[in-house]
Amino acid sequence: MKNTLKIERYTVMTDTIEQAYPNQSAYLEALFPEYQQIQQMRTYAQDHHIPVITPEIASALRLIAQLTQPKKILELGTAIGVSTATFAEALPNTLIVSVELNDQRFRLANQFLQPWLLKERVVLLQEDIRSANFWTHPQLTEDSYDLIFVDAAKGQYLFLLEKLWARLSVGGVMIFDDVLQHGWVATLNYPNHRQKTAVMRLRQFMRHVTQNKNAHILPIDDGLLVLVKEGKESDE
Ligand SMILES: C[S@@+](CC[C@H](N)C(=O)[O-])C[C@H]1O[C@@H](n2cnc3c(N)ncnc32)[C@H](O)[C@@H]1O
Repeated sequence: MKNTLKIERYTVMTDTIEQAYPNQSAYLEALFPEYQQIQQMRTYAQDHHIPVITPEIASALRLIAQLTQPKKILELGTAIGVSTATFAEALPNTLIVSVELNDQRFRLANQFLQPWLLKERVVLLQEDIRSANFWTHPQLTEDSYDLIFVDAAKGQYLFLLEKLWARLSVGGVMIFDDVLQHGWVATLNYPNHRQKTAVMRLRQFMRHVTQNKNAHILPIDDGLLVLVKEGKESDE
């Protein structure tokens, strides 16, 4: 018999203990359900082919966020706001500044993230992170961040690291998503020549961070790289 319990904002399904699931992900999604608003955003993203973090990456981000308790987060690559909402739900007192270039995605993020925008917990900026304007934006030049999540412009990761390291507070973490790009960064089996530049840049980036930073890899999905800024380091 199916029974539903309300625990805080989560809905927990108490199915029989013998229930089988088609795979491990389905079992884990039932056991650790995401907030309803985030599930709706995921469904929209899936239906409209918008790339967003997987539930597995979301789980890792929640863990890092709750362990490090950042007061301010900078996110590059909002899309429609799945990762932004993931951080916002994990950290009820944190300010999140998130940047997106695409007009339509920026507008959708504004709609989906309304509950957090109204509480002034989330600030959305429509900017091109490759343009000089972005780097003189008051939100960036006046602030430092305790957690920076980079999920845009994969070919620019080394450039973004160099630009943003000084904006990361000591003890803070900088996280890069998709650093292994479907395994192509390891195998070089990218399907066509178009991906070669991005893959080779990611290789340079991975070599740089493993030699120069306190770097950790979580080989989940396409690879989540976590850099911890130590006290003795100078800003790049
Ligand atoms: C993988 S998606 C982000 C997904 C989002 N973090 C999530 O998991 O919900 C990458 C996003 O970065 C944005 N993007 C790519 N290049 C950009 C740039 N130069 N400036 C700002 N945003 C950019 C894309 O439009 C896209 O929506």
